[in-house]
Amino acid sequence: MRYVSTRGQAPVLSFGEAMLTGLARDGGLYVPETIPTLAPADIAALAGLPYEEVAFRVMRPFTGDTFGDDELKGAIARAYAGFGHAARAPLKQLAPGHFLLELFHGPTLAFKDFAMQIIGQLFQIALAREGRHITIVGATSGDTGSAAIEAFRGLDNVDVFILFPHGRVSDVQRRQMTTPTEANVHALALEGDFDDCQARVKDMFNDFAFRDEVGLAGVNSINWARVLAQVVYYFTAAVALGAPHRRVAFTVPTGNFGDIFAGYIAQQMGLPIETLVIATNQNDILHRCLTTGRYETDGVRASISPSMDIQVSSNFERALFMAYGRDGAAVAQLMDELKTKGGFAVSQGALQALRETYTSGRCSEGETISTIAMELAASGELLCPHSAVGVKVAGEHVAAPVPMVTLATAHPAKFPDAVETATGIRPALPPRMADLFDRPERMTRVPNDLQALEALIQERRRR
Ligand SMILES: Cc1ncc(COP(=O)(O)O)c(C=O)c1O
Ligand SMILES: N[C@@H](CCOP(=O)(O)O)C(=O)O
Repeated sequence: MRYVSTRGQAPVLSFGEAMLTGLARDGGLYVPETIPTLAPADIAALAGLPYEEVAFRVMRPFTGDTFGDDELKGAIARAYAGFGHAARAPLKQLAPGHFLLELFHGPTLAFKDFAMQIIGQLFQIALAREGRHITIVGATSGDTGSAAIEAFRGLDNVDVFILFPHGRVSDVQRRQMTTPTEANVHALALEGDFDDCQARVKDMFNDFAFRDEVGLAGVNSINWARVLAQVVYYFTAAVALGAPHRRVAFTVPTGNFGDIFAGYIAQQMGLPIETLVIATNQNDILHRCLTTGRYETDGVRASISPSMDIQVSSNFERALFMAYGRDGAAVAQLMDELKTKGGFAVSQGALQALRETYTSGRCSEGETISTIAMELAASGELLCPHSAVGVKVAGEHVAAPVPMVTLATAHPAKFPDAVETATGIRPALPPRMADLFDRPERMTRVPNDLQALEALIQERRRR
């Protein structure tokens, strides 16, 4: 199994190399050269298996010879042992034909734990083998950062620097990042929005001298291993609802496009996914793009679903690569236009290809609040604002007899203000986090300036 860059100019890598490399050296994102498939009988055989066994069978074809079977199985077992639900990703029925996939039972209460916990394990195996020290720099709108810190805190051979937009994450999200006491954890509050954080991380990857000096690694969904681990729950959910004998649709609250792209990979592997619905908040660039064919940035607007406050949606590049028939030069040109002109037009052929896989919808701030309130009354489910965006948009796309699964991406207690506004209920954090607001915070305010950030990382990292 080999991995190629979406911009066509970077070295072809193995799974292990792609995982530790993060962003390709031509600025692109790594994708598998070919997507392995599972036969219908193999998919049917997943029914009733523990989540960990499904994870092994789905991920194994992608990992090549980087890890032995026992190594991979051990990493998967350790990754999910700390989850607060035996099913790991339980499926609940909201209404006839509409199901909720709860992805918030991991240690930091968001879907990011599904991938971050496993790549934490895989990084440790690979780094111990190679005797290497790395510097992880990640960008977060709230959830990736806390999940990454949880997965890598306290490790001797890893320093973790997380850039988050100052004042634009929830108090719970911020405290999850600023209260860990381990010396290898650095929470950096940047003057700017998430797009600025992500752009600076990519700038660091494109500064080869810095990248090589600090041993830069990425755990955002630019890292293929992140996407791969997220493919698994599409299989567990669809099989529970009757796949491969029955088609299933998914609605995904979408920002950086990693989660929904994992659904596309599941579909290409043979899972009968009818459609993948992109659900956006008021930062609706992806919905506008699917509707008009133009990808046009117009500034991030802070919302009550802050983790989705994104305009430069990193993994959309992977979707474009597929829609353009794996034409790296075409993708490189679009990404150049995005950088220099703030937008680009998708060709008719590529737009048609995107529309064959994805549909889309948008949820306003008011609709997010009313959906949280209505869903509590209708099914008793207390949604976080991101999951509410998904449920609202899914409601417009449920088409019997195909069941719709909406991904519930975070626990409502991470966003208590929005949930309380909608329902009058202030959801409590689980007991293990009950003292989160009593713990001292440790963070550094940083400017949106590449040189200043690089200097700080060079100074703080442990060699
Ligand atoms: C709670 C939550 N929901 C949805 C999303 C969007 O997911 P993605 O960026 O993979 O599209 C994020 C951030 O990634 C998130 O943290
Ligand atoms: N919503 C994310 C944004 C980063 O996404 P990633 O999947 O690329 O790590 C967050 O919570 O940080």
